[in-house]
Amino acid sequence: MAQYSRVSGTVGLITLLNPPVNALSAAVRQGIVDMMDKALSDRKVKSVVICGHNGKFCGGADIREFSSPLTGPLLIPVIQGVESAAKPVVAAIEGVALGGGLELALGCHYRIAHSKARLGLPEVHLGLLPGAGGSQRLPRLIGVPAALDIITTGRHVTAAEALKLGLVDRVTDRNTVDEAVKFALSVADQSPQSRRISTFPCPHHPDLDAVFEGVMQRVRQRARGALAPVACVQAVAAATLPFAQGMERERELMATLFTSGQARAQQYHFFAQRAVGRWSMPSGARWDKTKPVAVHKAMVIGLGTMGRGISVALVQAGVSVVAMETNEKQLMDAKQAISSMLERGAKRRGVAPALDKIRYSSDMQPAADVDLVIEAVFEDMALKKKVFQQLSALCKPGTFLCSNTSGLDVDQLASETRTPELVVGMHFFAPAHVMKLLEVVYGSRSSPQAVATAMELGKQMGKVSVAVGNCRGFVGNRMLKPYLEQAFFLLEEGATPEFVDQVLEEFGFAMGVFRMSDLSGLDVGWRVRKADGLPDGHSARIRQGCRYSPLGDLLCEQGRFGQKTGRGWYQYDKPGGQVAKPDPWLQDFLEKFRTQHGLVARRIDHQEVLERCLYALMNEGFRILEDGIAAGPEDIDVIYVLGYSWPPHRGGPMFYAAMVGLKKVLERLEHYHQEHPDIPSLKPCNLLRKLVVSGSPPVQKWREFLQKPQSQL
Ligand SMILES: CCCCCCCC/C=C\C=C\CC(=O)SCCNC(=O)CCNC(=O)[C@H](O)C(C)(C)COP(=O)(O)OP(=O)(O)OC[C@H]1O[C@@H](n2cnc3c(N)ncnc32)[C@H](O)[C@@H]1OP(=O)(O)O
Repeated sequence: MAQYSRVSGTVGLITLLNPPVNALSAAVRQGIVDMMDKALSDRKVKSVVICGHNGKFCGGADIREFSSPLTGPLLIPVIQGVESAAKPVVAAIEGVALGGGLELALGCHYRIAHSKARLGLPEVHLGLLPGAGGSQRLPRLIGVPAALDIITTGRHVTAAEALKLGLVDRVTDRNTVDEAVKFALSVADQSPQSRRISTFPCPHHPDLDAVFEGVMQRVRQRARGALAPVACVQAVAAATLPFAQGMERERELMATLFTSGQARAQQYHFFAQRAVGRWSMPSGARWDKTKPVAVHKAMVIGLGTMGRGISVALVQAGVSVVAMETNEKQLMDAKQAISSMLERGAKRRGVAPALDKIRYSSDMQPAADVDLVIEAVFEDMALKKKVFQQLSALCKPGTFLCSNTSGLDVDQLASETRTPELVVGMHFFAPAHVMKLLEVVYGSRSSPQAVATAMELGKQMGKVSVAVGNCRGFVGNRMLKPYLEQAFFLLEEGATPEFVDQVLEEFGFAMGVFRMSDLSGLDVGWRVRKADGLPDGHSARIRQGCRYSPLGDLLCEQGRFGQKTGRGWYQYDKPGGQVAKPDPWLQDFLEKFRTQHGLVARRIDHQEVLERCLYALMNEGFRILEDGIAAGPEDIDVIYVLGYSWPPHRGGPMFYAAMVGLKKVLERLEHYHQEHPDIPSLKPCNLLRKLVVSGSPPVQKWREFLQKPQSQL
């Protein structure tokens, strides 16, 4: 709804009221219509201010309403009503003006923003475009190039940038509503005619065609098959037409997106990111019943790539850091790298680099005086155990001990300490100061407070933290195993790395499985497999009764570790080179391998690659839910979209399974398992069967079919 009052004698003040972000629900839209009528018909009122309740202008259309038939007045005529008002209307923008919220502000005749406000049109992240005139008014106000940037990236613009762009008329550090009221008084006698953006011509640009062409090319490259970014460019292109025609084009494009599966997937992802914050543990412990401990001082142990990124993320979150590394050369390099990352980050955010928040150490002693430690040494259990033993002896009581392991047993690490309840995994993703995902891994003895503290610290670092149980590979890497395995089997059966990657990249992954393996280094997994007892030089295709592909091991034995050695599944022009080229050596190697094992290469099609790789991965996701390692499908989906480049417009693997149809997924898994009975990851899991028998409920209902956590409190 919206509230109305008359202030300073002649200003009608309309306050949008729909906590927490004053989203434009049907009631709010109706409220705006009614309160505008009131203000316009009150003869004492000479000008109007629109603001939002509780320091937030407006977070946009109410996304929850998109899944049911729209009711109430539509936003487009509501905004037209504001713009065509005969009295000047001023938007007082505090907090956020996003999506429909900014479109409403663009319908006002003046915009005053608080210096801390953020503005943007993030619809592209919801699979939409700014469909309430935003794609037509923004370019008219700030020009096509700047509008294209804001609309296609969906990024938030600071008040300072908004002022520079001409998006707002004034920025204030004072009470924004008071300033807007004063401003409204000052323009009360002026006609709003010349301030109606819909009447502006689109600003002249010497070579608009080239601008659109360039942006379209970039957008298509980045979109990975998403429709919305392309439609955003098309809508802005229509801003060069008369306003009414442009609005018609915006409406047509929006209608296509609005009902698309992609929009549903991206809106699901929006709410899933928020749902994972409401974590629970099998013990019954929950986010709303557990208070995190504030972390002021932390230590990072091991300054390789991960340790450096984690240190930067902590400092940027305002935490004082002791960064520790025993290798002198590595320590020197890390100091330089961390300083320059902090400087670059500060420049981007327009603040001073917090170099004084970090100090370096070559020994563990400072661990005695910190609130939390994150161990980021080499992925080796014996080494990590030693670190945890030392920490346990050194740290003051209550210090949380975290490991950045990407899949080792957190319980084993905890058992090396006197305080296993304070031990959790904090699995960051590289580069750790950039990637948004954090897996917080609770062991069997981790206390709810340790989980809450790690989750909160993740949030403070700007991450989306997902609490997961302790098992080999946790959620993300556990699901990766059957996916990689299928890719290897497909090569054995006749596919090429280029073809498998092409199919997966067309699906929307940023990189196919082989390019990704080359980038992360083939030796990483090889070392883990060897630690698990992989005999050197052994190329058997059956291990413990199950099919096994030794292809990755054989490549590593040849010193082909991927990009860093210039050879892997592809060849590169030099070690560290980035351009992957098909390698005739590999073709030859695969042919010899097949001959040696009596395999006849067959033609493998697009569908088989996609189904075997993805359905095996999804099947593991169902197992993870069944095992209680993830609390719900949203947790898995958020992990995959934010950590493993699963395309957001496909929602995540569990959402995608529901979109494909669980019955179909089950049938195809059954088919492939029949063809390959020695591949257990293709055997459909019980939860999938149970869901199909129950009529394939939508993903949001799956939690009802999961075993309830047993309370141990
Ligand atoms: C057939 C063709 C018909 C076509 C007709 C269509 C006509 C449509 C016309 C116009 C359409 C306009 C499109 C839009 O405006 S889409 C919305 C654009 N806005 C956004 O994308 C902003 C989304 N929100 C955020 O980015 C953040 O929430 C933010 C506002 C920055 C606040 O962040 P923070 O303080 O961190 O808080 P949370 O993110 O945790 O949010 C708090 C709770 O509020 C819920 N929320 C937020 N925004 C919305 C929203 N726009 N609608 C509904 N709910 C929203 C959020 O989910 C949190 O609640 P919960 O934890 O319960 O999930």
